[in-house]
Amino acid sequence: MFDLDGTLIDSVPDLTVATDQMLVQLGRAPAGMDKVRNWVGNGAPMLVRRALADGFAEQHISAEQEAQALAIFMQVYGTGNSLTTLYPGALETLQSLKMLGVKLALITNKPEKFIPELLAEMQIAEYFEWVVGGDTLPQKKPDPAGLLWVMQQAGVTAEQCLFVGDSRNDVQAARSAGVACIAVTYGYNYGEPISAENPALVLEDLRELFL
Ligand SMILES: O=C(O)COP(=O)(O)O
Ligand SMILES: [Mg+2]
Repeated sequence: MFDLDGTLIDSVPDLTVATDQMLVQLGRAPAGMDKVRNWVGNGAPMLVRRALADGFAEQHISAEQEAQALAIFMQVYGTGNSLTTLYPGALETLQSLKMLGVKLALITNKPEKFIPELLAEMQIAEYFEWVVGGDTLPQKKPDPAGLLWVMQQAGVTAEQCLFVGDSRNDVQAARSAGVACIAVTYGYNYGEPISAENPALVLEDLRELFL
């Protein structure tokens, strides 16, 4: 089971465009990529909330402002993924796993509606038998629901699975599901080293899976 943003794809450039356009349309200063990278991880509504609050500080943003901002973000982000790229080794890793007969699932906090086009553009849609978005189920990561749903669909136990992700949400979701988590160092863990979450294994490159 794979996470998407920060693990297989570097989506922060396009997420930044959508966040900054949202902020500018609301008369605010653009945030830029360094800030947005640290706001990714809990889905689009949380990214927008963090951008409006400019970080994790408690600030009062009305539900109405938040809904308006989210609508702008969703509209702009839906216009394309032209700046999004696969990380080095991501495609090779999926290809190798598929050749080995390993069944693959994608479990992301990204809203479901953006996933099919993005996977098609990155040419990785064919690798995933199951895809769970951030709003596919009532709970998103760090809740283990997505992992448990995939395991049930695939008819496998936790010991037969691995989860590969970049954020503490991934490590926590895997831990709660009883699944070993492999974490990559290059993703977006709120600017913190992922090793602090004690995943089973830490990789700098997905291809290390085959060493
Ligand atoms: O959309 C997000 O906030 C993060 O998505 P991810 O779960 O694929 O990393
Ligand atoms: Mg991620």
